[in-house]
Amino acid sequence: MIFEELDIPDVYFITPKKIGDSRGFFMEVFRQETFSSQVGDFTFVQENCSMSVETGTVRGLHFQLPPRAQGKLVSCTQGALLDVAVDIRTGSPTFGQHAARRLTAEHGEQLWVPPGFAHGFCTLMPNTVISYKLTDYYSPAHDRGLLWSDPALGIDWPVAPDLAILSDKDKVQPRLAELPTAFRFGS
Ligand SMILES: Cc1cn([C@H]2C[C@H](O)[C@@H](COP(=O)(O)OP(=O)(O)O[C@H]3O[C@H](C)C(=O)[C@H](O)[C@H]3O)O2)c(=O)[nH]c1=O
Repeated sequence: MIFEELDIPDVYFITPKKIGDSRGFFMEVFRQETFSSQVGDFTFVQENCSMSVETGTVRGLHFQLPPRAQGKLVSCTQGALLDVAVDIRTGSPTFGQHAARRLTAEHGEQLWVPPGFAHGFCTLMPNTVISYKLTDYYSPAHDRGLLWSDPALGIDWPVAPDLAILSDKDKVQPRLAELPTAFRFGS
């Protein structure tokens, strides 16, 4: 398993070892001791998955406010997607910057999105399934969003804003400049 810390410190791109044989392949997807030593001592308490039928479906950018902020260990278990993490920690040297990586079911790559980041993705194939472990439980009262297509984020999405498939709430999320100061870097 290879851990690569990205240009935004604290965000990791993780590539599991894929062992092929005549039956197919085997991967160790997660090992707590390795994750704790490479990334940090996080505990996962919930796991989500969602399936999106159409290519060009965008879900996000979402986050939960403190004290219910969530770290997310994201993978793609069917199809392929572009996964994006945006640093929204006030005082962070990389505030407003993002990391984006292609995750595929074929290679099982993962993105670690720390607490204090907004997370979203765009599907690259039909019937794409995302699966992600979370370090805190879902709390609707703390669930917030950031406009995925905010030009200030400079994200090179693989779908045009007028063609993306979105939930109603994701069509009207606030822009980065409108976000309340919720996360403090280093906290
Ligand atoms: C997130 C979540 C949602 N729900 C319910 C709430 C709604 O009735 C339904 C769909 O929720 P939502 O439209 O927020 O789902 P997504 O648009 O896929 O959002 C998720 O996808 C982006 C990429 C994320 O990073 C977040 O984890 C999460 O917000 O599932 C739950 O019951 N539990 C949960 O943990």
